[in-house]
Amino acid sequence: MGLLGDEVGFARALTAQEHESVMALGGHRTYAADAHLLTEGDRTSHVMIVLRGWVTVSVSTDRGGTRLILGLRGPGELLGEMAALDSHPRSATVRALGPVEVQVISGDAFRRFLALHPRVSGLVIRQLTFRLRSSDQERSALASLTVLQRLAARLNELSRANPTGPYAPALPGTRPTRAVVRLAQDELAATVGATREAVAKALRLLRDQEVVRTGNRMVEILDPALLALLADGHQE
Ligand SMILES: Nc1ncnc2c1ncn2[C@@H]1O[C@@H]2COP(=O)(O)O[C@H]2[C@H]1O
Repeated sequence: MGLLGDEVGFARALTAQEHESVMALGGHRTYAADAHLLTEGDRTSHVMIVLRGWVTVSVSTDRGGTRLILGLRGPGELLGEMAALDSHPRSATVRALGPVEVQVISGDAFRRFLALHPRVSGLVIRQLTFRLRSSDQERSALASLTVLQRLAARLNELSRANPTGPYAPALPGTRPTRAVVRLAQDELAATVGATREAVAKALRLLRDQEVVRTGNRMVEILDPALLALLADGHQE
């Protein structure tokens, strides 16, 4: 169940020369926390490469404003390639989790660049197939897993990467820092496609078993081994 970005961030897969050429195509833009970088349904076609910070990618699932988080993307990752390639409205809303800096490239310039650099087109295709593969896995997992298993799998995944929290590696000779996932309960619910109430109940069970400790907008993993067991091996 992949919520985190692509196997290798787009920019990291570029050669030094490709990187230099692509970065010369556009300009920097910065966004404050909570700002929308892209909005679902908009008819724009530029792409962005994340230089700093993390964003959520979400879609609305009904008119009442319920949102489903499809992914968390971070440094080096490409955003907005779908509308740039197929000229359809934006498929999702991209929102800054904290301060974010991106390189913005017009859709035209990006398409011209891909036509001149077939290897980079291959990277974009690979990124899209990777995402389709994860989304197929996600669909089959959602059909068979309980909310508790889905939540355990998600916490496991997020605590390993911990993109939103300061998870400082332990200094030699000190106790290792425990992993902390810094998301609110409704955000966690949106990442597993469940209601906030169902996630609160699952968190209560995990707390009772001392697998996690919860606080304001944070879940601390106390027992990663048991969490992995509860996730029932449904990791990527
Ligand atoms: N499932 C997903 N996982 C991660 N990123 C996505 C996902 N779906 C859409 N996006 C990104 O969100 C962007 C929204 O605008 P685009 O449709 O142009 O391009 C989209 C992708 O870059």
